[in-house]
Amino acid sequence: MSSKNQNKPPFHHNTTSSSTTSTTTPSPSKNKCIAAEVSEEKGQKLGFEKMIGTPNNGRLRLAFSLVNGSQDLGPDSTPVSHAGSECGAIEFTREDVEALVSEKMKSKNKFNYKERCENMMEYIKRLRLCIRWFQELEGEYAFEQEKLRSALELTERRCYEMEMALKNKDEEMNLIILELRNSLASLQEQLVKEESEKKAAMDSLAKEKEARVSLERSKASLSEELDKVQAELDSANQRIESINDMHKLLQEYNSSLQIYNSKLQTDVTAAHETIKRGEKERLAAVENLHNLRGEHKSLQDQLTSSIASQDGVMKQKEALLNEVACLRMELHQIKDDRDQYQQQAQSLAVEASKYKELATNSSGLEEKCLSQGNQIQILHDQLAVAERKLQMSDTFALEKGKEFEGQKEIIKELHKCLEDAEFKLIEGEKLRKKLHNTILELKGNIRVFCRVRPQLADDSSSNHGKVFSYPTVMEYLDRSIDMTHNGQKHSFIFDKVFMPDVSQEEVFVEISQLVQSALDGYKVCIFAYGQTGSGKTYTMMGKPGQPDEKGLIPRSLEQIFQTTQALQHQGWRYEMQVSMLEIYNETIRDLLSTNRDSSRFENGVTGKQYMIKHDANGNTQVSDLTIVDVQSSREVSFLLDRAAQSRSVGRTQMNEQSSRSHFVFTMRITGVNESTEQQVQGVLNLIDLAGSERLSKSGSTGDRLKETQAINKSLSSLADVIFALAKKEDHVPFRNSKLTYLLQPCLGGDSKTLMFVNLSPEPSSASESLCSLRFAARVNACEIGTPRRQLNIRTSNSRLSYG
Ligand SMILES: Nc1ncnc2c1ncn2[C@@H]1O[C@H](COP(=O)(O)OP(=O)(O)OP(=O)(O)O)[C@@H](O)[C@H]1O
Repeated sequence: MSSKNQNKPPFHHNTTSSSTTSTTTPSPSKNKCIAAEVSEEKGQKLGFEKMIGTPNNGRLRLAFSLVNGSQDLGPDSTPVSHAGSECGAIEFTREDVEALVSEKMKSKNKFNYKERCENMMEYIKRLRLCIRWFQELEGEYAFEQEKLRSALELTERRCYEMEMALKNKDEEMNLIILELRNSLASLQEQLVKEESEKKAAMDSLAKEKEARVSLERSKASLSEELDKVQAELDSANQRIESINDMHKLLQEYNSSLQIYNSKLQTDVTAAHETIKRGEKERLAAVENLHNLRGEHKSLQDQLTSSIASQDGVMKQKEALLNEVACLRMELHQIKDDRDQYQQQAQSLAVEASKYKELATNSSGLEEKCLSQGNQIQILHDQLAVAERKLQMSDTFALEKGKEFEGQKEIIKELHKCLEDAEFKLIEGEKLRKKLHNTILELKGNIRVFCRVRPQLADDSSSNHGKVFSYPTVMEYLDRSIDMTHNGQKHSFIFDKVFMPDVSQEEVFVEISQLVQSALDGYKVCIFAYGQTGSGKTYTMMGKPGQPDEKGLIPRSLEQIFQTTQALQHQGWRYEMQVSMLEIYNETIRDLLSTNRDSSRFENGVTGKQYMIKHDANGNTQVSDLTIVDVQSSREVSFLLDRAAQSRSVGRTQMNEQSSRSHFVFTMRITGVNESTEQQVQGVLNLIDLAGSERLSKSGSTGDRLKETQAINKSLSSLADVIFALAKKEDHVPFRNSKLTYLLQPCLGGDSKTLMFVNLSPEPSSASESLCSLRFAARVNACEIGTPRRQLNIRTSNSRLSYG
């Protein structure tokens, strides 16, 4: 088997090989490709070459991934230049492409297979050229779109930043304006208050001034009066002095009069004495009376006149006394007047000092008014500055607004460009899909990827030496694997060989197009085959708790949900349903059943039967199986976790956590395009098979032995089915196991199927690895039918089917 394969390059590889194609004996199905390569080698100038120019065969191999376009669609891919490309300066018009796609094979002689084959090869070659051209074009579009998208993002970011800055500025300005307005309002209030205060102060000042003037006037009049009074006082004082003088004089006169009066009194007394003496004398004189009578009479006269003069003096004295009393009264009054005037003068002086104080106070008020005026002036200045600032910010905002409008226009233009590019991309994508599917239809086989896991820390180190090597011949680079066992070298070629250091992401890139096909309405089946511990579960599910190492299933789901989101703007609406089951000891178990224990019981005794049914449309259904509608990859991840917990695992000599069952994840995708009324129905089956192992190696006993036997039986049934298909036998034993019966539409029908053959690098596993490689090589050589897209079909039964 291996030697046969070594000599026979697989019919599905798309590269040109002058050395191998000329010496090989191609199988009927592979003949087509090889013949085309040979004809290209020989440089036959065909009509098509004339049309498109001679292709550049600089690249000797073209991996499956390149055919399905995955590696050119990476986000970091650079634009494809026509100058250095494999298509040279060839341009295809839509008509060319459509003509190419709808071209019918013409042959003079129907039974001239050689000619038909050559025609076919030539046609394939043209298709390849066309695809390459489309891939390049697509790369350009993708690059252009990326560029536009990043420019748009940049501009949007800038705009957003500018908008934010403007908004911030605006807010700042608004805050400043608000503050200024508040301060203006408070200032205005203060101003009004100050002005009213100033007015009141002015009024009071004016009043005070008036009062001062009137006071000054009254003061002046009072001063005049005072002067007058003073003058009067002076004159009164003078008069008082003169009166006092007169009073003194009068007093002196009075005292002199009193002296005179006393003198007169003494005189009277002396006269009386004299009278007495005269009497005596009269007696004496009676004798001398006569004599004396005369004398007496004269004395009497003299006395009467003295009395009369005394009366006059007395009267004069009384008059003088009256006059003194009058003068005294007058003096008293003058004194009162003077006191009054003095009091008046004092009060006037007090008032004057008060006025003086008021005058000094009014100057303080004036100073206050002046300072307030200054403050008002400062506030006015501040207000003017704030208004100027406001004006400036308004003009700045206006400018920014204009700039913003400009940016908006640019964004609009960019949007238009992006729309154009997207339209072109969609058109290109449609054509790409068509061409890709045409190629796959032409190939019509099951593809095989081989993956070798790295050496693990706990791998047995007893058997040293390298089991696998990877030839570096350009033609088979990344596609061939050599295995040395018992000193013998075995070579295998697959669609892709992943070396141990290849990451999960790199593996996914290679299958992403296949996953995409499920969204396009194809049935897709990817399964992992290999011995226990070779990395099947790692490849399909990844390492739990290590997001970087997540496997194909979670990555496929993420891609599906991302793509459905992206396709929404093209009018596509998708609905997804998932189911997860395991086939354990030839019984189906529902991994999403909420009542798993009872389901096990029912399954074993009475309850759910999980019958597999295929309908006329090639759809498979499992009765009683839990089907969950899902809308996000997170939901599916949750379900996957649930299923992983329910899955039957056990410890074997080969693997700590060995899967003891086949795990089948199924997602049914129904898409409806609201604008085109198109409907697609795709199915994605992702299967982690139980490990193939020899009973002797597994060291199984009891239940584990039963498990191992069941696993081996179903895997050998799978091999039987594939070999029967490869030999195109009439009877294919699909019904020999639950696994093959479930996968019947994928293996023998119209689905796109990919098998991963996982290998362990340990020398101790070499014979198991050789078995796996041989099985994979037979699968690779097997033709299982033509993939068919389920388009425009509306089924009333919406239950999930397996393909
Ligand atoms: N490519 C890889 N890189 C790193 N570790 C890997 C790789 N492949 C497998 N492993 C590790 O090898 C061990 C066995 O892998 P895994 O359980 O996936 O094997 P399996 O084929 O599913 O086994 P079984 O059939 O018994 O379930 C795991 O610990 C896994 O993490």
